[in-house]
Amino acid sequence: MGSTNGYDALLVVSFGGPEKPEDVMPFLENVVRGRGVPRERLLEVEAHYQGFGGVSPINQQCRDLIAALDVDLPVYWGNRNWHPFLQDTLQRMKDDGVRKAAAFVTAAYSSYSSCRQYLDDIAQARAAVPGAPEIVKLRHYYDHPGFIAAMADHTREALDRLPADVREQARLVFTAHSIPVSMNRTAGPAGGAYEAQLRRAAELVTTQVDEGRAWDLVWQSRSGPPQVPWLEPDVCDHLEALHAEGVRSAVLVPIGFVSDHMEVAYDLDVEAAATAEKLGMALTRASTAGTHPRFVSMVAELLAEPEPVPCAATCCPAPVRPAHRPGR
Ligand SMILES: CC1=C(CCC(=O)O)c2cc3nc(cc4[nH]c(cc5[nH]c(cc1n2)c(C)c5CCC(=O)O)c(CCC(=O)O)c4C)C(CCC(=O)O)=C3C
Ligand SMILES: [Fe+2]
Repeated sequence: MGSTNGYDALLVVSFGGPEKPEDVMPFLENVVRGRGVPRERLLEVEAHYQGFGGVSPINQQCRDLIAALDVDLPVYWGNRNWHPFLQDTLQRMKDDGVRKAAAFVTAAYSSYSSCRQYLDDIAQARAAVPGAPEIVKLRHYYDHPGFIAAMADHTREALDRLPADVREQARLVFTAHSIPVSMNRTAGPAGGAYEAQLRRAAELVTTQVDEGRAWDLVWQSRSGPPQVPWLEPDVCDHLEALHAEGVRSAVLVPIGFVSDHMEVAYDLDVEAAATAEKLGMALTRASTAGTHPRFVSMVAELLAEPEPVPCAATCCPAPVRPAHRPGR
């Protein structure tokens, strides 16, 4: 074993998702523990998962990505919220004699939810496994040419699926998971990095697809208590607003995600598609990076880069949660 930088394994770190109906509630409870997500929201999301047979697509998408990788290192996989859990994977890595691994996280942007929380989860899992390998998180890749090329290809394909008579005027509507406004304010070393990085990625993709075409960045999958402000507008409200302005066609580009997991399959392909249908708008949805060959080769390129400088401890801090109110 061994490679540039002394990595002796690659660890793919992901969100995790249920794979049978009985997994759904325990998975959701892992995701929202201590986060103040209202019970009604949780039950709503449970219904989305049960509507798909209790199976999130995300785990299979991780397996597919891992199968597609062409790297000279053993590849391991550990999740934040469901099996295979990070802690179990780190134990296995330790037992296999791994000393230092690079971590590829399936989230491209800076924010507590998309970066720091994964770092914290890795640290927690390592603390529970004495002698666990050192883990070096690979850098953010939202503007990496491999990620951008994959998204540009998929955006072109989605444009081509629109009826020819509305293709020319179609708006590119980039979407990402909404986060609390306060979480965006503290994202990255100088704040605002989540939104700024998404805007940069959307701009790079648009330039490759069709420089000068109109595009927007909007948000999806809002969670959390209703009194907490999250990034807006929501994608469905935005489709309504575009329609009111006379826009009759759009391509949804889920630039905020790296695979077509549940937020994409439900919030875009079911909810946003129904909104477009009701409005009489032509709408297609670009695939996420998934196993696009340029995205897959990007992972090997990141592994070969000099070891990244770790994020400062003050970067993307954990949000201050409302105090727990007994009886709720
Ligand atoms: C920024 C971001 C990403 C992108 C970066 C990344 O990819 O990591 C992301 C991805 C994902 N989010 C996912 C699922 C969920 N997220 C939830 C809740 C939340 N997400 C948040 C943020 C993000 N989430 C936040 C601030 C919350 C509120 C609770 C909290 O403060 O933590 C909930 C609770 C129920 C609800 O939606 O209310 C679920 C079930 C899945 C798996 C999908 C599948 O199963 O296929 C994936 C990939
Ligand atoms: Fe989420």
